[in-house]
Amino acid sequence: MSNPSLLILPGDGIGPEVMAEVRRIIDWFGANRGLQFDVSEDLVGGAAYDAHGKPLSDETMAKAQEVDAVLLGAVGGPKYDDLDFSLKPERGLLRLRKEMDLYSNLRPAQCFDALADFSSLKKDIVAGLDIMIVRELTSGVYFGEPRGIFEEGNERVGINTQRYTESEIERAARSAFELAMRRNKKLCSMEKANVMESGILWREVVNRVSADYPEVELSHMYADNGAMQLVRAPKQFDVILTDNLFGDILSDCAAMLTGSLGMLPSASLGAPMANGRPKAMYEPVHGSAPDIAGQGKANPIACILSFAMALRYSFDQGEEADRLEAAIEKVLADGVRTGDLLADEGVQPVSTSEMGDAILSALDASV
Ligand SMILES: NC(=O)c1ccc[n+]([C@@H]2O[C@H](COP(=O)([O-])OP(=O)(O)OC[C@H]3O[C@@H](n4cnc5c(N)ncnc54)[C@H](O)[C@@H]3O)[C@@H](O)[C@H]2O)c1
Ligand SMILES: CC(C)[C@H](C(=O)O)[C@@H](O)C(=O)O
Ligand SMILES: [Mg+2]
Repeated sequence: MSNPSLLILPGDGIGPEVMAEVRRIIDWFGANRGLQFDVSEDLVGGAAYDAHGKPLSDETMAKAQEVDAVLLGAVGGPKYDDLDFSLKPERGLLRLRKEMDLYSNLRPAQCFDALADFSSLKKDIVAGLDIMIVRELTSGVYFGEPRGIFEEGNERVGINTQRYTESEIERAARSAFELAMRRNKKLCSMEKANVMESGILWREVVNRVSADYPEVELSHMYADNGAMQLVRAPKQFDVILTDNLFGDILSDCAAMLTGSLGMLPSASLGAPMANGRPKAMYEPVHGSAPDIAGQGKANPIACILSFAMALRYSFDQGEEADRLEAAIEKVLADGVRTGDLLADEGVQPVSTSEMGDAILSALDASV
């Protein structure tokens, strides 16, 4: 049987820096755990624009459709701010999500014990936190038509459309209920049914789907209250289900509960392929961090944890994913910190590759 295939798209800014550490981790699993992958690498975002004049070539898109999983670093940067909208780096990422039909975006927020003190919230509010945000990723206001900037009278109007079909809501809801069944069987759905028709439909469909999951305790919350509750008492949640735009915002909010945006991984999953594996792309939640790019300061943990999610959700290697997560936990417990995880300016942070070194040593010690 051939090895599972991985397409690596490092992207822009700190994307290539954090992905270099992931490649070392992948090699470690090959050398030490017999997990061999056929790895290929390609361009996305500004890097692809520089090479081909577009943020994702058709060839790269076709490759992404064929592999078992895509790992993406990050896209974007000030260099590309003035490009036409259709050529912006972010369009490359959105095309991958849309054309691979990755409708279920899993964004876990876990607070490692060693970082509980570091959160901007009080320790007892975040210690032990373990929540999962399921963000619908291929529809809603990100993709709804009509959209654009139009002339209207003597001024221009910018239009985006929030649009959800019942089946789009249903498939995202099912994936959230399935996850809740494997966790603590609690699901909170967030929308704004008080002001948006799409929110009313969302709530109705989620209620309907819940009949198939009687063991899951379902609640609904307006998304603005959800943002407040995430900061007030985040441990009340287990799985949160929400739409594309609210999910974007709520997951950045959840990131800070864990200490840093540099800690938060994600999995974007679609329907099963012929081999039974879901279509999948794994990426950190953070962006290309232009303010620290090229300085060896980036925290690679979000990207490495995204590979752990790939082990778990694409390759059925839950134990190896646990091993990798435990290695990261050990390194953090030992006090190894990149700059984003340091409140005290007197302490010397480690570089991106030194964090990689520490995680590899912890992996060595685990076998
Ligand atoms: N998935 C993606 O590729 C993605 C996600 C978000 C933003 N972006 C793009 O990235 C660019 C910058 O966006 P932004 O500044 O709003 O968000 P960002 O996530 O790039 O950065 C926000 C802040 O968090 C810090 N940060 C982020 N990741 C870090 C890490 N791994 N280690 C240490 N610090 C980290 C940055 O230094 C910055 O101060 C924009 O072009 C945006 O569109 C891309
Ligand atoms: C870069 C951008 C297109 C993206 C989004 O808005 O979905 C990012 O913020 C994310 O959270 O993955
Ligand atoms: Mg975002």
